[in-house]
Amino acid sequence: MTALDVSPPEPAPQPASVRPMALAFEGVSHSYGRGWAVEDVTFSVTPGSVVALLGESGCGKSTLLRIAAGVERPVRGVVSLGGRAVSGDGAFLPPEKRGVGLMFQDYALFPHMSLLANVTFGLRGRPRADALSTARARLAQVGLSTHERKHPGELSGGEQQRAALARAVAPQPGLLLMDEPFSGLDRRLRDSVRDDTLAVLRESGATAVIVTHDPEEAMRMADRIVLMRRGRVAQQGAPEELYRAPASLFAARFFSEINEIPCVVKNGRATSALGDVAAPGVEDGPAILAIRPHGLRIGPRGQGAAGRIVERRFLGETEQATIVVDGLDAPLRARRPAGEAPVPGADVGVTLCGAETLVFAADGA
Ligand SMILES: Nc1ncnc2c1ncn2[C@@H]1O[C@H](COP(=O)(O)OP(=O)(O)OP(=O)(O)O)[C@@H](O)[C@H]1O
Repeated sequence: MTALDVSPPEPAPQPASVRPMALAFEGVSHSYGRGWAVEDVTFSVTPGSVVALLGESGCGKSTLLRIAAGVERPVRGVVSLGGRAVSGDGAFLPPEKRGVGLMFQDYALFPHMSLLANVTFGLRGRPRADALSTARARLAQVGLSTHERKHPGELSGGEQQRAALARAVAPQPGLLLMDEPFSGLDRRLRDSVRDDTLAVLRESGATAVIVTHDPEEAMRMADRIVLMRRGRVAQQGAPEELYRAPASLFAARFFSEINEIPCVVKNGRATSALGDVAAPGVEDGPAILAIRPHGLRIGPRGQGAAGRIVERRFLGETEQATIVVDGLDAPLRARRPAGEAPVPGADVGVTLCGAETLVFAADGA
């Protein structure tokens, strides 16, 4: 080997170093003319964290994102970035001055430009050589170096999404706002692109807000979830907190399929056709027992409530059994590992697993 053969390798692209920005909404309400699209919304996002705005269609998620970006001015309340009011309180900072990156569901790549030109576009104002090397480093980070000359139309959906991500992080925004960024991808691709996106976000250090209607996506990506309902915050907290301790029947239903059966609460215990469970903090009187499908145990007849399997569905790793239980109007759905659910027609006994059972007052609270 000669000295010429040991030339140093090309320097690896350095991750963008950003100053992550805090975002805060305080009593924010907005209307497009008829009723409130968002009402009295308060939450904050700590620098460097990933927050999911989660909720069903029309609950106001995109409106909040547009307000954070500055493309919509809230009717009431204050939005702060990095501790400084940027909307409300007599302040308004225009979108281009907020230092915020945007990524929307249609990727918004310029179709007539190459990938390199797309990513360089957000770096206008920087010296050309610096802009090019930064853009190339970001394309390398999302695995698209060899595609830099291609136009968006020559890329797959997943590649376009990654190009949009490279473009959004290239200017090193302190806050990245993403509106349903994975909704155009099929399920299998979505999982891998989501993981890649999270890795890029963590590496860049930017604070991120991701709008989604998919609870699994929110749990998979976010440090905290803000669950919205009809323009208001229904609950906020760590993913596990929302899943394990939903504050309402609405939140419980949002995170998993549940069986709802009537029960009666007395002195902190709920009694139902399937047995008793603890119901701390729930007022005495009629209430609702919410049981996740894997919280139902199926045993031999004689153990627990008497039931009969009426259907069994193969779901891959699990099976779903539908059970008619004596004394209950609606059939129950139980999940078991594949191969463990009894066959249709089998007489069984059904009991509860307390950890997967929640008790709510009759009004769902
Ligand atoms: N430009 C607009 N003009 C009038 N009404 C609007 C406008 N944008 C949104 N809305 C209304 O405001 C409410 C909140 O809409 P928003 O888009 O914020 O909800 P979303 O939760 O993001 O819904 P999706 O998941 O379907 O995108 C809805 O009732 C919607 O119809």
